[in-house]
Amino acid sequence: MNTPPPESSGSTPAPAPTRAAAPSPSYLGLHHPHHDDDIRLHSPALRQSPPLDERQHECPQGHEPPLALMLRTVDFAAYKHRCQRRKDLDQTPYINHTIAVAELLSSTGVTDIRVLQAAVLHDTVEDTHTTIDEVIRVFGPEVAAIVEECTDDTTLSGLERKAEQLRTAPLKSKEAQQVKLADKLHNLESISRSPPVGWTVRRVQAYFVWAKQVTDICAPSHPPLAERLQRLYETAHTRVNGEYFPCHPDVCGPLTDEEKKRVDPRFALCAAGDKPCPSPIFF
Ligand SMILES: Nc1nc2c(ncn2[C@@H]2O[C@H](COP(=O)(O)OP(=O)(O)O)[C@@H](OP(=O)(O)OP(=O)(O)O)[C@H]2O)c(=O)[nH]1
Repeated sequence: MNTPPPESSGSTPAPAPTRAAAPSPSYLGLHHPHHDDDIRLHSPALRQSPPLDERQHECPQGHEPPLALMLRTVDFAAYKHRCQRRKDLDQTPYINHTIAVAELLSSTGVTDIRVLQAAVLHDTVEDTHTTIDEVIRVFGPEVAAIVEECTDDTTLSGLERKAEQLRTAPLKSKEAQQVKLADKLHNLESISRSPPVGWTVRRVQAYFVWAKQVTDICAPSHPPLAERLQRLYETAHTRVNGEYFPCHPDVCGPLTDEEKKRVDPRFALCAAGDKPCPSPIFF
């Protein structure tokens, strides 16, 4: 027979055990399927399973069709990044970046769904309130491990983080290096199209030089993206007030007139002396 707990002895009945209130999504105060309390209701696979606190980090990946899993991953990341925008002139929704990173990988032959999921999730821990434990619970330890490898220590300064990325790049798994390559490629292509507002040519070039050092280390993990990056380093230019600058000052070759027309169709439509758009203009 069970002995009653000491609190319940005596005439006063012990208070009924209460479940600790789950932390509310404090950054918004809204309910969403990806709030821990609701997630079981959202996913058919999870609905069958015991509550989160009883599952102890179990996740349903093995039983979930890949397409459903991928959509659940995108939905999760879109919710987490929903208030964030990129730094470009258009203030593109942040989620566009993480979806594009996954697409760069899948369109160049990566079929490992854990890598594609990690690509979609790669900035959730670094840039939102998401924790690695949450990623483990919702998507499993393998995806979470890749996400963790792609997460910078945000207590460090920008410069320290850049040094840390260089130091740790060779130590990362092949899967994390693949995500890194696609992440950098998308950032660099974005910069060459439309750099973050306020970036000077010097800052664009500093980013390219540093990114190349990181991607050179990760290149063997996925040669198709490494080759695309190399082409970008050799050709990407940025134009400010009608003047062209190589994004990578050391490896970039001269820009031909044909390339000028290709990279900026507006330029081809201009007559001599026309200003294609108010300065500064980048592409
Ligand atoms: N190119 C580009 N980058 C944008 C944009 N919006 C946000 N970013 C993010 O800004 C960072 C690059 O700017 P930095 O100057 O190097 O970084 P910092 O502001 O955080 O110090 C990248 O993240 P990071 O974590 O610092 O570097 P990474 O590891 O993702 O490359 C990139 O993901 C955008 O519109 N274009």
